[in-house]
Amino acid sequence: MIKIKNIHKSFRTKEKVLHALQGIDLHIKQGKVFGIIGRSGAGKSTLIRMINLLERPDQGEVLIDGTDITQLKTEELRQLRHKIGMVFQHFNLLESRTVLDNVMFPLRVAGAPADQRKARALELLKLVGLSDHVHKYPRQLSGGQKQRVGIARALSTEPKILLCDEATSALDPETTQSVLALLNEINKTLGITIVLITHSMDVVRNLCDEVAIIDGGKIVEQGDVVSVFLHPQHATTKALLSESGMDMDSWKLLAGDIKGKLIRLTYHGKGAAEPLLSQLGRELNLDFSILQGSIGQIKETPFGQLVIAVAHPEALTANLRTTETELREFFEARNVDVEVLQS
Ligand SMILES: Nc1ncnc2c1ncn2[C@@H]1O[C@H](COP(=O)(O)OP(=O)(O)OP(=O)(O)O)[C@@H](O)[C@H]1O
Repeated sequence: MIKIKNIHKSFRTKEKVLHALQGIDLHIKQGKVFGIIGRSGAGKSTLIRMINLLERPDQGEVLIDGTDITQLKTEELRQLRHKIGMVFQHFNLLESRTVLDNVMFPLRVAGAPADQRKARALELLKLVGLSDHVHKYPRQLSGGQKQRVGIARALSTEPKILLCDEATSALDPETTQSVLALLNEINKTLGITIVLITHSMDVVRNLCDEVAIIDGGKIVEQGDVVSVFLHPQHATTKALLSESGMDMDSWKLLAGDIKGKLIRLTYHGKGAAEPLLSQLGRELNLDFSILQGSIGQIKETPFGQLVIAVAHPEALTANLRTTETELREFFEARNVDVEVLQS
C-alpha cells in the first residue's frame, strides 16, 4: 500500500552536505502497524515526513496505492494529505482553541459543513475518551489527554494512514501504555495503517506488526516484529534490544566454565506455555541448567527464549552426534527453534 523506493535526501548547510537518507526501500502493508526505529539523527523524522511529503525526496518514489505522490500537483497533494493524519511528539495543538475546535480544525480546512464537523469531532472525542473535556483548553489537560486530542484531530478527516512522529516520547510510562493501547484499538477497529517512528523498542514490541531499523540514513534490518526481536541480525538491532532489556548474549557471562553443549531455544505463539524442559529431562534423560531466559509478549504473541547447557548423566561425549540429532528432533517436533551456541 505504501511503497518507498530508493529514497535519497540530503541537507546542505554552510559547512557540509548531510546525507540524511541514502537509498531507502520500504513496503508498508495496508492495515498494519509499521515501526521505524533508530537512534537520534538516524533519519526517522525525515523518512516519515516523506510519506505526506512534508519533506520531498531528492531522488526516488513514494507510492501510495500505486500512485507516485512526488508527481502530484498541488491540489491533488492537498487532497491526499486529508487521507494521511499525523500525530506529533509535542501535540501541536492550538492553545487558544478548545479541544472541540482543535479536532474540528482540519475539517474546517477541508471545507466540511459546520454540523458535520461538530458531530464528527464529538464522535472522535468519545472514541479517545475525552467526552467530558470538549470545552476545555489544551493548557487544562494532561500530556496524555493532549495526545488524545492530537489523535482525534488526526482522525477527523477519516484518513487511511496515520503517521505518528514519536507520539509517546513526551509521556510517562503509564500514559505511554494507555496511548499505545488507544492506537492499537484504532488500528484494529478502524483498520487504519499506522506508521510510527520511535527510539523505543518497547513501543515497537507493544504496538507494531512490522519494524524497520534505520541507522545512518539506511535501513539495516526489517521484518515482522516477532522475527526481528527473537532473531536480530544487525549489530544496531541487537544493541537497541539489549538497551531495552532484551540482551541476547548475557549467557556468555555464565558460560565460561561450561564444557558441554549450549543451545538457544526460541518458541512463540501456541505452545509457549508447554513444560518443555521437564519433558526434555524425562524423555531424553538429560540434565540441563539455564544460563539465560526471557519470557514475555511481543504484541499479542507470547514468546520464550532460553539458553541452556545440556549434560548427559552417562558421558554425553560418547554419543554426541546422536544426542544433538535427538535434541533437534525433540524441539523441532514442538515448533521450537534450536540454535547451537557451543557444541
Ligand atoms: N532541515 C534540515 N537541515 C539540515 N539538516 C537536517 C535537517 N533536517 C534533518 N537534518 C539532519 O538530518 C539527519 C537526520 O535527521 P532526522 O531528524 O531525520 O533524524 P531522527 O532520526 O528523526 O533524529 P531524532 O530522533 O533526534 O529526531 C540529522 O543529522 C539531522 O541533523
